[in-house]
Amino acid sequence: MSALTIYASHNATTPEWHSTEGQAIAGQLAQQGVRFERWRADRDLGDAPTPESTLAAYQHAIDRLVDEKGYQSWDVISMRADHPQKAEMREKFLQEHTHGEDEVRFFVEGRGLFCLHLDQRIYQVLCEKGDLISVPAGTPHWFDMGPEPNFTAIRIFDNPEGWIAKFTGNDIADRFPRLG
Ligand SMILES: CSCCC(=O)/C(O)=C/O
Ligand SMILES: [Fe+2]
Ligand code: NI
Repeated sequence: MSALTIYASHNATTPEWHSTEGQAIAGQLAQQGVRFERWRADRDLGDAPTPESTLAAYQHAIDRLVDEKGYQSWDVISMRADHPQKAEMREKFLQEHTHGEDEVRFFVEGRGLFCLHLDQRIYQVLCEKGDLISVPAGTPHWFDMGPEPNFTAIRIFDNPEGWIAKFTGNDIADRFPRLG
């Protein structure tokens, strides 16, 4: 079940707030300009989905976002526990970074932990299959796929080039809980 846990940025041990209730999560995040919605992710992707088959299965969801916001490109990121570069990939996304555009992600399999550094708080959003999240451009954040990653997400971009990140150099992610 997706969840939101909020910490003060100076206290990584005692959360200020926690919920698994969709409306409550969306309400807290909306106060920070973050969009969170639970969508249907009920297409059968089979045992070995490719980026192409995943995009084809969820073209209706992509169309909806493109029609709403005029996004320009999209791709699929998928990680499994047998991925040879899983440790490097995990480390890369665990570095706090920003993007020059909204970070729009639709989880169609598995789960991952988005950690948003907003207003002297850390918002840890456990995103699961069916969750749509859109984090405003310029928000410092990191992402934990866990030691045994298992997720597929469609990433929607507001530029033709795709994923571009600027790392902040802040090591705050090292102090906060990770996926076990
Ligand atoms: C679920 S997408 C994770 C990787 C990524 O694109 C990103 O920007 C993480 O912050
Ligand atoms: Fe990111
Ligand atoms: Ni919980």
